[in-house]
This record gives sequence, C-alpha cells and structure tokens, in this order.
Amino acid sequence: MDNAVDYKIKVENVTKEYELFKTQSEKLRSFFALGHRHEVPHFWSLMGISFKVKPGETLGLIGVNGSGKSTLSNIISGVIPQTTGQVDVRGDTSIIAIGAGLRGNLTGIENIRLKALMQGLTNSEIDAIMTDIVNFADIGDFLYQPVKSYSSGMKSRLGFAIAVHVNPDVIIIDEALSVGDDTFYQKCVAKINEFKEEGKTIVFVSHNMKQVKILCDRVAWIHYGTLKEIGETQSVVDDYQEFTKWFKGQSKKDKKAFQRQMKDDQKSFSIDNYEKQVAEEREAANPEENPQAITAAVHKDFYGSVLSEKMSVANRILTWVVLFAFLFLCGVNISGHSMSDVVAHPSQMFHVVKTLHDPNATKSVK
Ligand SMILES: Nc1ncnc2c1ncn2[C@@H]1O[C@H](COP(=O)(O)OP(=O)(O)OP(=O)(O)O)[C@@H](O)[C@H]1O
Repeated sequence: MDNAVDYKIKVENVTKEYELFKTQSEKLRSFFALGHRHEVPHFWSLMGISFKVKPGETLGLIGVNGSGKSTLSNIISGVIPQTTGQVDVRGDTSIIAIGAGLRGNLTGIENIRLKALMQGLTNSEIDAIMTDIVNFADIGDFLYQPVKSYSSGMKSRLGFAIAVHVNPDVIIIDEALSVGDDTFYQKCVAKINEFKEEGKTIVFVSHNMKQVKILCDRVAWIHYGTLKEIGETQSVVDDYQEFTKWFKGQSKKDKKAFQRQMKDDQKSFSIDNYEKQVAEEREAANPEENPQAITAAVHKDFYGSVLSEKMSVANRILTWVVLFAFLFLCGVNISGHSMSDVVAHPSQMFHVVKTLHDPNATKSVK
C-alpha cells in the first residue's frame, strides 16, 4: 500500500494503445463487426510508464516529437483514458496546453465561464476572478469572438490565464510557453514561480531545455513510449542532449531507419508479455508471496481502474439486436399493419396499407 502522503501524482504501468484505422468507414465497420474483426494495425503510444511526482515538485517531461509526452500529460489530467495501469492524482488538475479544453464555437468569455464551472467554481466565484483572467490573457476584443478564430498564441494566452486562475492543486503545462511573445512568457514564468512557492505540483512538458532547467526539480525523459530516464534535472537533460546530438549526427538514411525501428517496436509491443514481466518482477521482489495471488493482483492493477474502450462481443450483439428491433418497429409502423399481423405474416410488412391520406383511398371512400 502506498503511503498516503508520499506523492501527488502516481502513474503505474500506464500504457496507451491506438488502433490505426485508415478511414472512418473502416472504424465504423470494426465497431459493428460480430465475428473475426478485420485486423487493424495497433500502435502503442505508451508501453508501460511508472513514476511518482512529490507534492510541491515540478517534474519536466522531455523527449523527441511523437515520444508520448502529450499522451501522458493528457492521461494524467484525465482528458483521455489509459489502456492499462493506474493513475492517481490527488487534487484538482488543470491542464494548460495550446487550446486544450477550449470550445471553438464559444467565445473567450464563454470558455472562461465553462472551464471554471467544470473546475467546480460557482458563478459568483467566476465573477470575482473574471477581470484577473481577462487582464492576464490580454487579448482585447478577441474575448468576444469564437475561439476558433484565435491564433495558437491567443489560445495559449487564454488557456494559461484560465488554468492559473481556477486555483488547481496540480498544473500540467504542455508546450504552452512556446507560442507566446517574450512579455507573455515572462508573465507565465512569474506565475509558475508563484505556484512553486505556494507548494503546487507542476508537470511541465517542453522541448525548450533552457526553460526545463530553470523550472524543473526533476525530469522524466520519455523515449518512443518508454520511460528512458527519470532523475535530477541537469543529468537527465545532459543525457537527452547527448542523444539528440548523436541523432543529428546520423545520415538521413540512418535517422529514418532508427525512427522506423522505434515505431516498429511500438507496433509489435505485447501487453500480455508486459503484464507477465511485471508479475515476474513482483514475484522476484516478494518471494514469500503466493505467485498466483501476485498474478491476479497485477492483472487487477492493469485493468481494475480502466474502462474498456472497445465493445465486447456481447455488447456488439446487443447493439445489433437493438438496431434490428428498431428497424422492425419502424417497418411495422410504416406498413400500417398490426404487430401481430406482421409477426404471423412477415411479408405483410412490405405491403403498405392504404390510408385516407392516399388520394386513391379517399376516392374509394367517396
Ligand atoms: N489519436 C491518435 N491515434 C493514433 N496515434 C496517435 C493518436 N494520438 C497520438 N498518437 C501517436 O502517439 C505518439 C505520441 O504522440 P504524442 O502527441 O503524445 O507525442 P509528443 O511527445 O507529445 O510529441 P510532440 O513533441 O510532437 O508534441 C505519436 O506517434 C502519435 O502519432
């Protein structure tokens, strides 16, 4: 059992799987398929990530493009579900990413109210902070325009302004500082430092190693879906920069081959093997415990706190039954026959009864 106070965020054995459908119709077909499902390539964006963030700590998440940083930060903030594993965040989270959680059809002002309401604030509490948010965002009359007309810098300003004023315990900043101008950047850094002094916990996703070194107490390097390293900021950043220097030094062909190899590993990842490996590690660490109990506990840890994103066969059969019943009732209704007639003679459904609305039927009544 975890000590109740030794972490603010716990991420354990977290994975994220995506099915790479080529088209929307392929996705729809797979959704309704009853028998053997058409094989769709799978991609594991995260292949088993575990770490803890202490209360009051600022943890940096670094890694090359597509390594899984946003996927992980979105899972921590509850925007998307993980495929397996546990995520425990003690407190209210507020994510600051470019446009994260902003509704394009609503104006800036409407988005402020919506996001604050979602964070649990009352209308009068929102009125009290509205001016501060508006001043911080500093985007003038654009506040009254739909967010879809904003530049990425404006979205970031609004997102940042809302997120830092709704008083969250845990703040996740995903690349929000990379799009603003220098004045806005300084304002954000001052706000982040204020949060650090107040003892808030921050996860800071960035490609800017200078910002990471200024702001982070520790850093996690996410590398093509795995946690490559976690530890003291300077040492992890040094190792990461050594890797990027090595990578940049490779020929174009070697770079492509390296990236292809990494992506292939992510496609062929086996969740069952990973579960087995975790169980074996736990058995080795606890030799006195019953291995079967450990296997069951690991399975519960993997799947106990996640809702399956896929429909089970039983659910798919049920969907088909409901759909068929719905179409049958529509058919009976349109045919004008009684339900018992159609059940006794199903072909009746295709012989529509003429009504008084039918011009010919009206004639015959006359
Ligand atoms: N909805 C999705 N469907 C399929 N694959 C996805 C989806 N979302 C993300 N991915 C893939 O997951 C991997 C990780 O993406 P993610 O955005 O988390 O990386 P990142 O480290 O934040 O990248 P960047 O630094 O470019 O923002 C990428 O290979 C991406 O293509």
